[in-house]
Amino acid sequence: MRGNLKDADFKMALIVAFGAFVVIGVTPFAIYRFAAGQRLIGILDLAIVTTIGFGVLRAWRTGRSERTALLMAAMCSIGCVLVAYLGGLAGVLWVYPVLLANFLLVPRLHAAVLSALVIGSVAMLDSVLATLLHKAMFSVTTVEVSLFAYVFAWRSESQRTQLEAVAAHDPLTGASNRRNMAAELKAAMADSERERAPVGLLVFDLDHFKAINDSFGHEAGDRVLVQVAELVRRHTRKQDRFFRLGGEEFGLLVPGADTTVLRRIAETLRSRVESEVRCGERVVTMSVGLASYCPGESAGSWQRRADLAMYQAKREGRNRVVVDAGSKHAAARETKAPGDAAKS
Ligand SMILES: Nc1nc2c(ncn2[C@@H]2O[C@H](COP(=O)(O)OP(=O)(O)OP(=O)(O)O)[C@@H](O)[C@H]2O)c(=O)[nH]1
Repeated sequence: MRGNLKDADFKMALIVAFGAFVVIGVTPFAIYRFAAGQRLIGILDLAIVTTIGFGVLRAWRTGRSERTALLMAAMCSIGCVLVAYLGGLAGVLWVYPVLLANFLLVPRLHAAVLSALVIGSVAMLDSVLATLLHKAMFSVTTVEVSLFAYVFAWRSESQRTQLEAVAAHDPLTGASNRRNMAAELKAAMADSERERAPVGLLVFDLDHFKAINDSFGHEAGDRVLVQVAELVRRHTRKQDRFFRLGGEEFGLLVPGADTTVLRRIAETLRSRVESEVRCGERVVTMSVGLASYCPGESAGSWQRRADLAMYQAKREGRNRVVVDAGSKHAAARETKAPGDAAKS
């Protein structure tokens, strides 16, 4: 499954919020430490603020939120142990927000390891936690905070995943929805240009679907849509992306397929629908348009070419496959120069 954009947005928001809290929260203490002549802790505070500040800027610029979040969590974990070592009890208080931040910023396993190291290191500092009782209280309270943060991170992640799945899929057919398609097309275009591999798009629309609804009812129409979606899934590969574009119109993104392969896939799907999908005794058919991606064009232009080919299939009598004109020229070039034809 492709990396989740929404997940990256969520992580970026956490990084920025955490960075702002660290900069605003720690800077006054750094100034205080210098004013009080405690230069070592002052320098440490300043190093933490600077590293976190640069981390946020770097994540913002590069979009690499995962690695930055891990660096930030590691920096704060090491920093709070050193501050506890140098500053005594005052430093111990920073352990609690750092434990929470670890579980919000990085994967749970990494956070658990970092947090265990922080708790273990600080608990061993006799200069800070002098008695066994203090050590026990510190350990119990920090483990409680960590467990709570662990459960919270785990539950919110699974709910986010569920919400994203619901928002990205059509509930009737389980196909991805139009909203998801824009991002998938862009990613497929980038892959195609980077790997110099072809990628194709099929757009298909059931024929006379209104008549099916009118004759057999809306629920029977829904069952036809489900049958078509199941058939498409049975006859496509894992890396192909299936979308419901609305009503009785679907899209199929086929990475690695040149125009010839794409036409074969389209023809297979069209003929399978005709021979296998039924509403009562009525044969269901569909019209298919296909377009191979031309490097450099926009996602909108690519999809429009597939749409226009599909409308042409409707005009020419339905239950047929039409290859968009631009893709036909590309196919002719592929045939002339088989050495250049990408793998299918
Ligand atoms: N059962 C069902 N029908 C739907 C759904 N979404 C859209 N429709 C119906 O699909 C029908 C589409 O009709 P048209 O756009 O006229 O297309 P068509 O009858 O298939 O005609 P052509 O596309 O020209 O072959 C309309 O009657 C919509 O109400 C749905 O989720 N379930």
